[in-house]
Amino acid sequence: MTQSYRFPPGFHWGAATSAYQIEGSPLADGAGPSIWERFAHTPGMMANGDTGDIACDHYHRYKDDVQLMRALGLQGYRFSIAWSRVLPEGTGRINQKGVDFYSRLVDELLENGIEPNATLFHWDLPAALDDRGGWLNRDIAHWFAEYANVMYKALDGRVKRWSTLNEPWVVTDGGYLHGALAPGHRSKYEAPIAAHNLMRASGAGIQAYRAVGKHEIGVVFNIEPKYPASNSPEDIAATRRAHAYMNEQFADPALLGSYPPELKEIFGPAWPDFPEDDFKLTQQKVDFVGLNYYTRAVVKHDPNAYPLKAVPVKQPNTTYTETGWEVYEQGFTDMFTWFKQRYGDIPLYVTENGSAFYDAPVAEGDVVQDPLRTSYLRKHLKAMHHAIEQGVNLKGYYAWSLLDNLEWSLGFAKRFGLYHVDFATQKRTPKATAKFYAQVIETNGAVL
Ligand SMILES: OC[C@@H]1[C@@H](O)[C@H](O)[C@@H](O)c2nc(CNc3ccccc3)cn21
Repeated sequence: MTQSYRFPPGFHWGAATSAYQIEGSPLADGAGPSIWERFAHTPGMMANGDTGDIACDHYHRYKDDVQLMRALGLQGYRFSIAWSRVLPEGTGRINQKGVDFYSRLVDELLENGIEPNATLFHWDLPAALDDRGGWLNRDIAHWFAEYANVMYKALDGRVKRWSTLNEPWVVTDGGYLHGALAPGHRSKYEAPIAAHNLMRASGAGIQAYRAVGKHEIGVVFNIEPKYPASNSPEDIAATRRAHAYMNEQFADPALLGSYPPELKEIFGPAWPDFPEDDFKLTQQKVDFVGLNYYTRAVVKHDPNAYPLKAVPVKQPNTTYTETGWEVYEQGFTDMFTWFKQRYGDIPLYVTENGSAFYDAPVAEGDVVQDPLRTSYLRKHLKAMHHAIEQGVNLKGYYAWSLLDNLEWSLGFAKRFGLYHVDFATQKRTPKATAKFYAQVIETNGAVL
């Protein structure tokens, strides 16, 4: 009997983006600068000198982009809100024109039968708050709750699914430890403090929602399953450290109210003794958790690797994407199994999954042929279906990304979109993967 890949009735199919990567006009209509506005305009920080000044011009083209979503039959759209568009100084004065943009976007989605899924923070911290210490200042938990309340008041009721943070691991590893992302710090003393305050802020945002919210709120983590390069005790220990550092460092304080012991082992004296009371804030009941999956890592011990003493090992005879990530769909299934075993049967959404491959330009009206991206999507949707068959409480899937966009410091060259964007003309062109995904949605997976 052939395997059926039909998903449960009501499984939710969507696509995702983030504000700084697609909107453009970062300072329009009274918006304040974010740390990404500053970082992108710092020479040497961005590939090809690319910035989010225009990006996909979604700030002006959002109605047309909602029609692109409708053309795919999307049931949901995950977007993020630019904090400094609505609170130019991060706290205090509200920029109503900024709030109004998101209100218009939400209404446009609802009028087209698409469920809005709003992320409050997708890396673009207001620069004014970074000037006050940003994620290193414990007061940011209150600043974030203030911002969250402004948006709950403006959009709740129309927005039925909220996320506090997108991928706090990337913010701390990229922004505070290695410096490849905004705000570009390089300190193993700052990274744990920023990580902890991110989870305190997420907890404060969830607490604020419980006071006024009518629907659902959760938090989004990137998970990259780790596999030892050998059975040597050193490699197994290195894998354990790498797993705790990326996959447990943020979910544990949110869902267990503690940190894995490996973090003290990794950071040594740079790991603070956080007040026990803090975990009463970081640990809040969530309605769902969003998991972003792209790839796995095979890990070996390396005494010179800072600070993990662990490095990834490139795998032979397999496919890697343009961002250097191995195509490994078994890791998708493994991730769900691990998460349920460690944290219990929490409702889950895949809030990001996708791949960057080179896309050849096409003639007017054609479809961009992107077989590698379609293969990646097909393999991962099948792997996701296996997880559901194994009893994982998976409610929906958001493809990354609706549009080719600004891949942070990697610029516009790394293309994840279901739609190709010609950034010189802003023309959107569907890729073959978009057509395939539309069939998946129409058949609820039966076409896989
Ligand atoms: O890189 C693709 C996307 C990115 O465009 C999204 O804004 C972000 O949410 C996102 N997270 C990951 C997975 N995590 C990750 C791991 C290492 C470096 C950067 C991101 C991939 N992506």
